[in-house]
Amino acid sequence: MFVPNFTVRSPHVRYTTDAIEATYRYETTQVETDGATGEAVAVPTAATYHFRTATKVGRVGLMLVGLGGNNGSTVTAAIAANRRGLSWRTKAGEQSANYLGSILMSSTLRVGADAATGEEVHTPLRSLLPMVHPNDLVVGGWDINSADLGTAMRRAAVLDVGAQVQLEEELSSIVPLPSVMYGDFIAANQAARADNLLPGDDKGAHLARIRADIRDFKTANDIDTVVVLWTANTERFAALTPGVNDTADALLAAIDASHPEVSPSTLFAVAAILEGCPYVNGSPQNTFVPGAVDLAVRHDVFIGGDDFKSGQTKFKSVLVDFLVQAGLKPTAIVSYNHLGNNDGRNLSAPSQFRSKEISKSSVVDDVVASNALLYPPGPGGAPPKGPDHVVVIKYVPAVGDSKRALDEYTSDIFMGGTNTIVAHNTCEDSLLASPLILDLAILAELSTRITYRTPEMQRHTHFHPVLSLLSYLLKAPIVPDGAPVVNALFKQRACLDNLLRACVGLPPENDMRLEQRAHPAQPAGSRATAAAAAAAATGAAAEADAAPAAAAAKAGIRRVDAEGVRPSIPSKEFGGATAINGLNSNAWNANGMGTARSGERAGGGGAVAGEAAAPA
Ligand SMILES: NC(=O)c1ccc[n+]([C@@H]2O[C@H](COP(=O)([O-])OP(=O)(O)OC[C@H]3O[C@@H](n4cnc5c(N)ncnc54)[C@H](O)[C@@H]3O)[C@@H](O)[C@H]2O)c1
Ligand SMILES: O=P([O-])([O-])O[C@@H]1[C@@H](O)[C@H](O)[C@@H](O)[C@H](O)[C@@H]1O
Repeated sequence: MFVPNFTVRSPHVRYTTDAIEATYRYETTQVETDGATGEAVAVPTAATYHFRTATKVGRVGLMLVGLGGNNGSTVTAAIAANRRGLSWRTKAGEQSANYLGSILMSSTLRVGADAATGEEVHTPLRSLLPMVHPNDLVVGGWDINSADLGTAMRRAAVLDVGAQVQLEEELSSIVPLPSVMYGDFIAANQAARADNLLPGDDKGAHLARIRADIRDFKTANDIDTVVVLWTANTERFAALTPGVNDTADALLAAIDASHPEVSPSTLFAVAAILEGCPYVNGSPQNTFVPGAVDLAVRHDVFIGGDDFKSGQTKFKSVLVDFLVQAGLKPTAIVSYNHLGNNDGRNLSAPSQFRSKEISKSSVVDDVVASNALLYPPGPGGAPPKGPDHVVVIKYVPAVGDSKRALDEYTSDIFMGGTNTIVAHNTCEDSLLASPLILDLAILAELSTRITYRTPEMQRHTHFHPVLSLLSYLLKAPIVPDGAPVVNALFKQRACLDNLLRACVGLPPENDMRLEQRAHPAQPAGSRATAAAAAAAATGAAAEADAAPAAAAAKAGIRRVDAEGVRPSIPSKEFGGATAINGLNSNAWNANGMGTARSGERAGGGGAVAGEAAAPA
């Protein structure tokens, strides 16, 4: 069953005029270990979080560093194409604009089981909380190359010509702002591209200009929130240098002194942080030197990165997790690809390749560390020896943006056996990365509207400025100091889903389905189950077993019709799903009406029906 959206009825969730407030009981397990005896004691723990999500989204701007690149021009073109509902002829037939590859626009999550039938109920991931629609993003940004976006789109050769010709005029009106290029941070082969640079080499003046660009963009477009996102070329790593980039003050002083180890990506990060804008790094370099993190914490501004996790590496983070979770032991991972776009050209230089090699290699570290049976610690507690892991990237101009990726995974299996899995994938790299840019920007903006408070805290506050919530979308996720890095893809996704669920007071998805394992088995969605669930939600659980209908009635809840649960009524809007005009035909409420939420309901408009739940 699919529902386009839903509301939560709980004494712990409140929908106010400008926020969703939820009191959430966070349950986890702490383990007390004794190094001397090796004893470990697991202790279930619980804590209360009061979440508050401001529901007014406002106008959101996305400023891309590298706007004229394959990713930058492609994502900008895709937003325009979707906004206009474009379609175009291809040799395979008619193609329409879409947001495939965006988890917010094209993936769902399980809300729960239908109260009447027990059927799984799914909803779009984006329906959990109010988010900006990508069609409404206002896009701008910078590039070291002056080409307008119509020219850049043609140069990228990523989108079908049928789409390009319809978009060219609109995109040609977008011209990247001048940017900065320092030393050897990107490959020397990029120099010919750099005809759009800020004058001089005063990094302090450049910082001031970029900050002014952000403010001007906000004002000119009447924008409430700007997200700045790096999709420019991969830089070499900056040398971590005490007194230069180890603290916020050192970094600011280094910029004023135009220190050569301050990279363009770090300069943009500082500009965004000082302007209060979330900053996301879509490339693998160490933009977030300690001084940049220190500055983000000081200003309570979100930073996220590193390196879009788009295809080959996303696949790797799934396959290695599957193998290790299956008790099989990967012993070798060979990850080869070649591509012919400008990214590939930049990565053909050793220093820039090294940045990418690091991000593409680190993605299995958490899975290896999770299984000491397969990968025992080294001598003296040294890290375990993981699988041999080779990353190869070759630049082959002829293939353009159509990256060819070949992977070989060799594993030890039962009784001395060996298993080898070979995978090949081909795709336009930018068509995998562009939807991630949208998800990163939308989640970064959403995060600015989420605050939480524990009973010990005086007031609500944001999550830690290092926004590890974005990890699912990134190869080498940055996390707050001391926090573990999680790379396993479905663990990252579960974290995101469950955190959004917590913001609306829903428990984490645990896939236990205990109600379906009871014995004697309860018929799926039996009235007793539904009434028990309804009554339990209102604290009348004890009566539900005795007289389901009476209990449900007493709890002030009436079925939508007195005869019991109305059979699912397929609706043309949702392809036969049991929803009518955004209402779930089996919806319960105090007024016998379907419960709907304003906003995206089919036909739009309308306030939240039914009474607001008791305050959190
Ligand atoms: N699937 C993917 O495409 C993918 C996945 C993960 C990461 N990435 C990373 O995303 C980045 C962009 O990829 P792409 O394919 O769009 O590359 P691209 O070379 O087509 O685009 C990069 C753009 O950045 C510009 N640029 C370089 N330095 C700049 C600076 N200092 N300021 C402003 N603009 C600057 C270049 O002129 C170019 O237009 C690369 O770092 C790449 O490694 C891409
Ligand atoms: O698909 P993925 O591995 O996530 O990411 C891609 C790499 O495979 C490719 O080698 C590189 O050129 C791209 O910039 C991108 O990083």
